Amino acid sequence: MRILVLGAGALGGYFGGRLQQAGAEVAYLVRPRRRAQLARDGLVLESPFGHARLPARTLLAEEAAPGWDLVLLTCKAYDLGDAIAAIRPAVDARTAILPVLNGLSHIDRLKTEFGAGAVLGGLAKIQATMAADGTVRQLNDWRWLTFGELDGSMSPRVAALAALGAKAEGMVATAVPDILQRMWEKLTHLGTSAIGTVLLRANTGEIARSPGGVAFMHRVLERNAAIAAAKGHPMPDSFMAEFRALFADPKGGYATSMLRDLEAGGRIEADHILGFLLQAAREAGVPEEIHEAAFLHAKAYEQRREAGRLPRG
Ligand SMILES: NC(=O)C1=CN([C@@H]2O[C@H](COP(=O)(O)OP(=O)(O)OC[C@H]3O[C@@H](n4cnc5c(N)ncnc54)[C@H](OP(=O)(O)O)[C@@H]3O)[C@@H](O)[C@H]2O)C=CC1
Ligand SMILES: CC(C)(CO)C(=O)C(=O)O
Repeated sequence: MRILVLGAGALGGYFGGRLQQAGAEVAYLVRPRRRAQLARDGLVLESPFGHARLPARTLLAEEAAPGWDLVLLTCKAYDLGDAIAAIRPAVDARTAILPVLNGLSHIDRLKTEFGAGAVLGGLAKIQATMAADGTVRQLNDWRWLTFGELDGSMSPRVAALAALGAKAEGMVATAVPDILQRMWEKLTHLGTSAIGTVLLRANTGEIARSPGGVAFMHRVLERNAAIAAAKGHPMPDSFMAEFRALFADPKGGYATSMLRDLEAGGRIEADHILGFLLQAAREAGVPEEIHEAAFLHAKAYEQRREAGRLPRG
C-alpha cells in the first residue's frame, strides 16, 4: 500500500513509522524544518513497543503528485486549510483520505473539498508527543487507530488497511462499520478530558484528589454524552462505566494533548474541540456554563499567547 502521511508529528510520525515497518511504502508530506530534521536524524520513535530510527522519505507541498492509495491526515485542526492545499495535488480517484484529527467538523470540510467518496472517518486513541528535537514519543500503551467508511460499508480499502495494520507492531488498526458513532464516543471522551484538564490545569488523578473533582468530571461527562445523544449518538452503558471509572481514579495520571500543548505554550484546537462542543451544547439544550468557561479559558489563553505574555518556562 502506498501511503502519504501529511505531517510527521506525534501521530503522523508514530502511525506512519509503524505502517512503514509493516511493509507499506510511506512518504511524509512535511514543511522544510521537519524535512531537515528527518533528513538529519531519520524518524525517531520511542515507544513501549520498541524504539526505532527509520529512514523517512519526505515531500514538500510543491513536490506532491498523485499515485497514493491513502493519505493519512495528521495535522492539528488549526492547520487544516494549509493541509488540504498541500495534499490536493496528491489526491486522485483512487486515493482515500483518512483523518485522525480529534473532533468532527473536519469531516464535512474534507467531503466538500474532495468529495464524499474520498473521505474515511477515523480516530486515534493514543498518547503521544513530538519533542523539540523531533523524537516521537508514545507515552503509554494506548495504540489504537480506528477507521471506517462513512456509509458503514466494509470496503476493500478499509479491509486492506486493517490487514496492513495487523502486521504492524505497536498499533491496533481496526476497520469498523460505525465510525461516526465511534467518533462521537471519542469526542465525548476527549471533550470531557480536555474540558477538565485544560480548565483545571491538572491531570485526571490530580482532579480526582481535589474536593468535588470527581463529581465535576462526571457532570461534564454526562453533559457531553447528552450532547452526543441529541446528535443521534447515545453513549453505550459500557462506555459510560469505563469513563466514570477513569475520571474517578485518584491514581490516574491521564492528561490530554491539549493540556500538553497549552503547558508548552503552543497552539491549541480551541475552536475545533471546545468551541464545537459549546455550540453543540447550545443546539442540544444541554446546560452550557462549563463548556462556556472552558472555551473562554482557551480563547483567553490564545489572546495571551499571541500577545507574548505567557510565563517563560
Ligand atoms: N498527540 C496525541 O496524543 C493525540 C492527538 N490527537 C489528535 O491528532 C491530531 C494531530 O495531533 P498531533 O500528532 O499531536 O500533532 P502534532 O503537532 O504533533 O503534529 C502535527 C504535524 O502536522 C504538521 N503539519 C501541519 N500542517 C502541515 C502542512 N500544511 N504541511 C505539512 N505538515 C503539516 C505539523 O508540521 P510542523 O511541525 O511543520 O508544524 C506537525 O508536525 C490533532 O487533531 C490531535 O488532537 C488524537 C489523539 C491523541
Ligand atoms: C483522548 C486523548 C486524551 C487520548 O487519545 C486524546 O485524544 C488527546 O490527548 O488528544
